[in-house]
Amino acid sequence: MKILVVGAGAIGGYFGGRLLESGQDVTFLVRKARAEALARNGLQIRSAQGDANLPPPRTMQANALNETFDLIIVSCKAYHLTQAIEDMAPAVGNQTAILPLLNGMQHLDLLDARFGAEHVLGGQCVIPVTLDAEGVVRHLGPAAGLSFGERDGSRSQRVEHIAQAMANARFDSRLSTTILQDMWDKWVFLASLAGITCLMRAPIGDIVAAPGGERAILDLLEECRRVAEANGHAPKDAAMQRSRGMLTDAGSTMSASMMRDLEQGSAVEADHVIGDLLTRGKVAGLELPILRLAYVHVKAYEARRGREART
Ligand SMILES: NC(=O)C1=CN([C@@H]2O[C@H](COP(=O)(O)OP(=O)(O)OC[C@H]3O[C@@H](n4cnc5c(N)ncnc54)[C@H](OP(=O)(O)O)[C@@H]3O)[C@@H](O)[C@H]2O)C=CC1
Ligand SMILES: CC(C)(CO)C(=O)C(=O)O
Repeated sequence: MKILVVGAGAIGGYFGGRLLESGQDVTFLVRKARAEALARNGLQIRSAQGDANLPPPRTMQANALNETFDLIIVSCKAYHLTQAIEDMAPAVGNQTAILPLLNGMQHLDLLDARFGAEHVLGGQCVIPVTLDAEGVVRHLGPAAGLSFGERDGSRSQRVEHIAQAMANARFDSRLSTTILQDMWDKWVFLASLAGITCLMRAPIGDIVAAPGGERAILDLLEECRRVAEANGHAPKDAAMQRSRGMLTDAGSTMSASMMRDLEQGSAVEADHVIGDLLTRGKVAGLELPILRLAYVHVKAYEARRGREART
């Protein structure tokens, strides 16, 4: 199976690197600086599940892309997706399956509109990972999993092939027949985690240690759950129980990738992860005070970041 990974950042570098390590035919669609770094240093992963020092992988830049792929894994940030879609377009042939691993849901609409819904699978991943200043992919915790599937829940030949291709890679992969619900479950969890850790500028354990901290986390989680419910994707009790457990774990150092981005002054997916959920809740007539505050917070950060960059 010919696989193209769009972006070799934290998510693309990790999952693409692990697929490459397992012997799969992987090419990375990258921009100039990342192409040069990969050619110079290879693809390096640091992880408690085993480091990988891979020789320079095959990379392509948009201007040279003139072949199609069986599977395209999309792993850019939401605010780069419009350009990434144009850059990857030559790689999409009649039989190409596109597997996005972005957080949130809105990206499905953009991909559907450009390539047709029949090309676009559902997908989500749970892994804390970052690309450091040296271009090394750093896996920050034990979780490393992804699930994917047809959005209508069918077990098509193409998803069975993808499952086979991922079977020997060093991450947990799961062919899901409920991928849209998986994505919503992940979004409810992530928007709560991102919202509260960005608002409080602290990982979960420190928020739990603060008076009223646990209450604030659970109230935000409940707001996010109600949005999912109003949109026909209420998380099951087991999913909510898991989320509550992780989000109220005393001593936990867990934070969202959005908080890491915010703390290092990088761009954040404010509209995609928080704003879109808020909008879908508002359309359903819900009152969402904490989610609204989280959105104001990350948008104010964006405004300040933009202003400081201009001066
Ligand atoms: N990091 C995490 O722990 C998790 C992240 N996610 C989600 O995964 C998605 C990706 O996040 P993450 O990997 O952290 O982000 P990163 O910023 O680490 O990586 C994104 C990469 O995409 C590249 N890129 C952007 N546009 C293009 C383009 N047109 N062509 C080629 N490459 C491009 C960027 O390259 P360049 O260097 O050139 O800008 C960058 O290296 C997000 O939606 C995030 O929310 C989900 C679960 C966990
Ligand atoms: C759930 C979590 C924390 C890890 O997958 C995540 O998605 C993120 O940090 O963006």
